[in-house]
Amino acid sequence: MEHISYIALGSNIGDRFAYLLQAVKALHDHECISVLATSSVYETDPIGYVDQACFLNMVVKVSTSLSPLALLTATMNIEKMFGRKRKVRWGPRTLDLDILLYNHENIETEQLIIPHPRMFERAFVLIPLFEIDESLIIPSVQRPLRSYIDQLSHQGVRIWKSREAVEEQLYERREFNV
Ligand SMILES: Nc1ncnc2c1ncn2[C@@H]1O[C@H](COP(=O)(O)OP(=O)(O)OP(=O)(O)O)[C@@H](O)[C@H]1O
Ligand SMILES: Nc1nc2c(c(=O)[nH]1)N=C(CO)CN2
Repeated sequence: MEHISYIALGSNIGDRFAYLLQAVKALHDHECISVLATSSVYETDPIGYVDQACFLNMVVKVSTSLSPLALLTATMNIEKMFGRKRKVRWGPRTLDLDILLYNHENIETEQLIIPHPRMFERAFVLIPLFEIDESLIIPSVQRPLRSYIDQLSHQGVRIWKSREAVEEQLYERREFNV
């Protein structure tokens, strides 16, 4: 059975865009995951731990036959593949993948919380998510995503590469075939 999930990606070390593209490719290459849509790539001021470089952030929509926990394992393996090491909480990273939503499910286990608990205060997540699906309803509260977007300061979140340019680059590299 296929499930719909949204995954947020971020990078603020090294060739940030290359890390994002490679992560999207790695997701799509997984035999149980298909990337259905990508957002634009945004350059964003760091939140939480502010003494670090700007991030590139984006969101992808995927279809998957994996369970939520198996999807978490897949995203953590992709982070590891790109050499992610955690040093500072909310600190710099080559690649970060967060599972935002999984169908309309609410999940709360030790390893996995869905919807992602910090997504609602993060413009760098909600703006690209909204770009992919303007009519999304947040399952836990049955509230439209639009109402969060309207309340949010869009400051510190700038389009860095348009959605079309991102898709073009993925096609060009023959890494993507939606
Ligand atoms: N929805 C989720 N997506 C990804 N990881 C999650 C989720 N819910 C809980 N986790 C747990 O969070 C841990 C990852 O934390 P991580 O170090 O990436 O946090 P962070 O990226 O620094 O901060 P944040 O979670 O605020 O983005 C994983 O080990 C995972 O078990
Ligand atoms: N702008 C921005 N700030 C962050 C980010 C991120 O992806 N983008 N990720 C963090 C830890 O998950 C902490 N702060």
